[in-house]
Amino acid sequence: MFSLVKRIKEFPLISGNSIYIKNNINVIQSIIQPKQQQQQQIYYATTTTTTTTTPKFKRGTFAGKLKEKHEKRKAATLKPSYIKYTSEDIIKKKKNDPNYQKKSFQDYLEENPFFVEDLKRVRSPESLVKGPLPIEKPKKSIDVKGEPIFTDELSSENDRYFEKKVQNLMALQGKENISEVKIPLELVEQTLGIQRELTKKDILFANVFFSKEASLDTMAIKSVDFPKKHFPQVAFLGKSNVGKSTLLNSVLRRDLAYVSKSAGCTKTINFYQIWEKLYLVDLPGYGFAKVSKKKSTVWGNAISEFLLTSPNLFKVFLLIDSRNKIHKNDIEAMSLLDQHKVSFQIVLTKIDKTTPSMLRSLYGSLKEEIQKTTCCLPTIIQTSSVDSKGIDDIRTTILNVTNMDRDSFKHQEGIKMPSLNIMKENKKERKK
Ligand SMILES: Nc1nc2c(ncn2[C@@H]2O[C@H](COP(=O)(O)OP(=O)(O)OP(=O)(O)O)[C@@H](O)[C@H]2O)c(=O)[nH]1
Ligand SMILES: [Mg+2]
Repeated sequence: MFSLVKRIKEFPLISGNSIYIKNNINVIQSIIQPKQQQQQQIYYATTTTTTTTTPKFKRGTFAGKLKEKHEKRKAATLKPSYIKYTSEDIIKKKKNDPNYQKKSFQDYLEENPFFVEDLKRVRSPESLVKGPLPIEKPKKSIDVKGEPIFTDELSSENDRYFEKKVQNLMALQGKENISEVKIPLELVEQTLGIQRELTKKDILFANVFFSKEASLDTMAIKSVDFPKKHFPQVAFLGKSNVGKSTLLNSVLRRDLAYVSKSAGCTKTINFYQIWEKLYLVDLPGYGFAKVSKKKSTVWGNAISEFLLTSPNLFKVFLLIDSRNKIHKNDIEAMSLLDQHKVSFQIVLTKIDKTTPSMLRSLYGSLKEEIQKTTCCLPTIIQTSSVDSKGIDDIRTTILNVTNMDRDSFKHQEGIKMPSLNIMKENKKERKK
């Protein structure tokens, strides 16, 4: 498992991509791409940044106005969220290619930069705030005639997934001919493995996993204090007071880490072990005078050493307060992580306290910064510890990236899946 990380670090690739794909060696080979292709894909990816939640409208608006606003917004975002190309274009392109049956949809996209170019144009700033179009369940059942278009028995899982979704869209859009179906951008992102849909099972598994035994294992001030156990690590980084410790507590569904209203609460590098399988690492915030004033970089030496050289660090979540602008320290952090080929992802916190306009401007500047990097996953996760928004995304991302997938725990005692109803009841109890 750890050799995989080494490989990721050795290659200047989009290491973030590996997190949503099962970490087998084929996939790793497929994401090791020539530099030029990589740039293309990154550009594509960063311009299609998706959000996981839709900001709420302000309270106190009249219901009618609210509806009107919602409709307007829907109209504004529906159009740009669709790719100009219909599935017919894809079919044509595939069929013109003598080897088309052997190619996956992903190969196809990678070989067709024009497609990527178009993707760049279709995403407007409004749609960035709105987030991806949900792929709803079809209202009527679909009767797809003839042979599947893209896939056969030997097709990759991604292609079969894509075909199934296109069929659902046929029903939703009322099209009988598969070639008239418009394909939402989000589906392409998912097919590329940039963003996977969370299944109920994934969420359940993550809930069970993070309900297991967890404790503060090590508090480190210097690198000699770092734990010797080689569990995979996922770290929470960001300015003081953005909500790193709070997010960690939300993920673990209990108050393990100290949280405070004033900045500079966490002063040591805290390693929390979960079920003796992985570490979540809560870091002191940067931008807080006592911690970082005298240091040459945004963070202290021990933090640098941990973030930039730890062989077991699988991913860093870089937290940004969604009410603030991106800070120069955040930019410096992004650049440092990128230089050292550390896979990281932006997480917006306190989404319950922000407004769509604040988000829009933050997304604008984040998009620019993400574009400059190669190791930042383009998908931005929006979270709120108050109403648990985005916590499932964080949990499943952690499990994916550290290879703690459901299949590996199938036969393990104590990981029986509770029914959905039990989970709901637990949630209610926690709220009380
Ligand atoms: N409304 C709201 N408040 C939050 C959220 N997350 C954190 N907070 C509050 O933000 C404050 C700071 O949270 P911490 O988790 O201590 O922040 P931190 O990033 O760990 O700070 P340092 O340890 O100083 O670096 C606390 O008062 C939290 O209650 C959130 O999602 N929504
Ligand atoms: Mg803290």
